[in-house]
Amino acid sequence: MKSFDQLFEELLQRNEERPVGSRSTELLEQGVHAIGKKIVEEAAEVWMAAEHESDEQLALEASQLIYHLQLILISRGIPLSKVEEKL
Ligand SMILES: N=c1c2ncn([C@@H]3O[C@H](COP(=O)(O)OP(=O)(O)OP(=O)(O)O)[C@@H](O)[C@H]3O)c2ncn1[C@@H]1O[C@H](COP(=O)(O)O)[C@@H](O)[C@H]1O
Repeated sequence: MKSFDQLFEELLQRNEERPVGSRSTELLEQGVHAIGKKIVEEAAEVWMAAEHESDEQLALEASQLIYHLQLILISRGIPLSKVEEKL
């Protein structure tokens, strides 16, 4: 289990270190276009889970959307504080 902020920190580290075998390394190397496509896919899965699936499945899909959202921010070099300014 980890918090939103802890995941962001971990992904920043993946971006710096680019370890082999990391899903985040793979996506960061593919770039914004590939990550953006995953966001659209995960957003649709969140919607479908909210309409038709269990609370557990919805939570899982939401975590995957959050993961990809964080990754696209990192790929563009946008700090979390910049998003928090808009909340
Ligand atoms: N939170 C996540 C996370 N959520 C989702 N995913 C990835 O997103 C995929 C979910 O998308 P899909 O269901 O579409 O799976 P898929 O069909 O295999 O995806 P595609 O290959 O088709 O794109 C999962 O299989 C993971 O690969 C994640 N990958 C990593 N993390 C966390 O990110 C951190 C760094 O992970 P690594 O970069 O892998 O070391 C760790 O804390 C991980 O727990």
